[in-house]
Amino acid sequence: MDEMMMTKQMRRSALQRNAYDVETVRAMERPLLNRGVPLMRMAASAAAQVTDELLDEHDIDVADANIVLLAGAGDNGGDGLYAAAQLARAGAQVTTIAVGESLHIQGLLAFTHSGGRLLVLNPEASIPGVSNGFGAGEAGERLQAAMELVQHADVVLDAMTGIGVHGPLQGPAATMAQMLHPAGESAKGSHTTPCTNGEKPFVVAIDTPSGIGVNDGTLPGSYIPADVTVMFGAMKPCAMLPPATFTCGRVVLIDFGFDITHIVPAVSSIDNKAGTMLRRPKPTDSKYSRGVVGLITGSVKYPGAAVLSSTAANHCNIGMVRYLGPANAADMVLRNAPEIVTGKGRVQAWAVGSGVPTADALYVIEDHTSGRHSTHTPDAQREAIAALLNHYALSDENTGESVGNAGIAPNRRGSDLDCSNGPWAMPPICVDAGALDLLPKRVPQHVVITPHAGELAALLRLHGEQVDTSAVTAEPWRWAKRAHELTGATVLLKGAVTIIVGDSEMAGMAPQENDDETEHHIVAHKATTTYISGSGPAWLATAGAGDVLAGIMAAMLAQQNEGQIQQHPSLSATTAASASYIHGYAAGLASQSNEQGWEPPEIFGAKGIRQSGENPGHPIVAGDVVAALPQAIENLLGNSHELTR
Ligand SMILES: NC(=O)C1=CN([C@@H]2O[C@H](COP(=O)(O)OP(=O)(O)OC[C@H]3O[C@@H](n4cnc5c(N)ncnc54)[C@H](O)[C@@H]3O)[C@@H](O)[C@H]2O)[C@@H](O)CC1
Ligand SMILES: [K+]
Repeated sequence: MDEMMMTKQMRRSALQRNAYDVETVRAMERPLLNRGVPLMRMAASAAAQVTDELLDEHDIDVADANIVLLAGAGDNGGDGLYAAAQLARAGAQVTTIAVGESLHIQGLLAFTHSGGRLLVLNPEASIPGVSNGFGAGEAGERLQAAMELVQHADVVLDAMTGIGVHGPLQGPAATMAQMLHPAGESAKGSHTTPCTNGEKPFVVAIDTPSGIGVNDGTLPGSYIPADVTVMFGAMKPCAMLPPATFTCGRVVLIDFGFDITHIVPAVSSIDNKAGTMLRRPKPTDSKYSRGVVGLITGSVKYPGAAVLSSTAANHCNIGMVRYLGPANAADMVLRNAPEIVTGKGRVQAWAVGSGVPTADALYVIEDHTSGRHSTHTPDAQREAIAALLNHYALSDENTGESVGNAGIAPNRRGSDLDCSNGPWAMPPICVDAGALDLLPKRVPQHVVITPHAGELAALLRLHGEQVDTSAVTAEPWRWAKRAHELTGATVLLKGAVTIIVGDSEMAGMAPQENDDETEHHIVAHKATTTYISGSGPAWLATAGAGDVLAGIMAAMLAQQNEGQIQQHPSLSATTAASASYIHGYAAGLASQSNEQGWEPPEIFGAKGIRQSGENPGHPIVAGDVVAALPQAIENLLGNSHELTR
């Protein structure tokens, strides 16, 4: 491959993997705009082309198409007006519904010159060339007319708000969003089978679906889920983070040529980088040097979790698994995998807690079975886990002065970190399910916690946050970051799109004395790193899948070079994200499905990279994911650039 090709491919891959916050996107746009690059025209032309292709795919000739543009007052509306003008010139019937108080002037001129029609909804609007000012009665009639137009449209172009949105949609924009997408309809899937028979038009979002939290991936109010989002310049966090990512539909990214070198993304996907975290065995390796995993998982009540976590670790490219647990679970483990060793010994990574009841659950079990009031009986698994986790507890002293409330780990670049003993010398550990309430108050980043939303909410409550499961589901990134900040642990919040928050390479780089405030802020701001992983199909939502993930996690942690994870601030997050990716990827193989919780965007104009969810596949159980691990590892090791399934 020549160097130019390589660069092009690497750039595409970077654009498909990284999202940048709004402030960064605006900063990347600036030099291009200063040079007079016509970004808006480029954006609009691409959006029109994508719309044309969408119509074509559904056998609708653009000349026969009914198109409605919902246009806001900002530049997002400007993009929409130019795109609508292009579609009108191609023969489509296009009506612009203006939802704001004004419209982008040049865009409006282009649109009216191309023969498009205009309907203004806002009585306060002041738009040149249109009679302004009307009463409440007429406003109602206009809204009714807008509704009818939308209902009979083949395509709605949503250009009400883009990266300039603030808070929940207000006014006519909110009303239009509610009409198109009444509250309560689930975002994902509501447009998977779009129809043009008058019930529901296709929605093409311009830059972002209007109403979503562009920087944080939340859904603060009404919004319009899109079939296709034509995103400009670079992905924004909303294209990757749940729940907003589910509203974007297919994302087509227009590469404006932003200089993305040295720009720190807000969110990244691990994708094909996961393969690089797998350790290829060497001829000189022994079972010990390939990594040994220790597991304190499963319980008398849930012995199956012991089997799933241990077989998963066992199949995930390491030298040996040690299992510690009750006799009935250990028997089952050995029956399933005779090579697993029961009993203590040196390990390179741990997984604890999967299939271990929490303190609350123990209480309930005891109450239920005895029929009397009783306090919970101490459980041997929990005691063993608590004893192990105590070794990871950071005292104020080894947390370091620099930690403060910012959650920044101590400086590990200098000599001030002694890795020869204490929590920093402990092997990396995955803390799952029933072990989460045993987590010490503050731990190093090589402790990886793997809660689902409910478990994360419970953990946060132990740290004094008033938060429930639905709050975590509504703002998963915020709460994953908060849990990392409070505990110091690398946080993997499970979901169709899993969020991983850990230290970044810049964590602990205390600003020098001569640093100004801005630099100080940048260092603090970039102290964490966020990955998402959504490689799995929905079939993966099945009992025991979490136990399998814990086993894979421990195996991935165990096969990194010993001591590296403690030394390199961002390695825990990268390893954790890789484990999640492999978990989902194996589930895709097992179910023969190429559907994924999150897919990288298509790059506009790049051939042959269009993703598709054409193989829905079949149901699986957790053991099927374990069975698919060797094949997944072969594929990922062999081909860490272009993945195929
Ligand atoms: N900066 C540039 O040169 C480029 C910008 N582009 C487009 O410009 C967009 C950004 O434009 P703007 O900065 O003008 O911002 P937007 O057009 O995204 O949003 C601002 C408009 O939305 C309204 N608004 C904001 N919050 C609202 C709410 N909660 N409810 C109802 N209305 C609300 C504001 O009143 C304003 O009219 C991008 O998303 C992209 O589409 C592209 O044309 C590419 C180039
Ligand atoms: K939009």
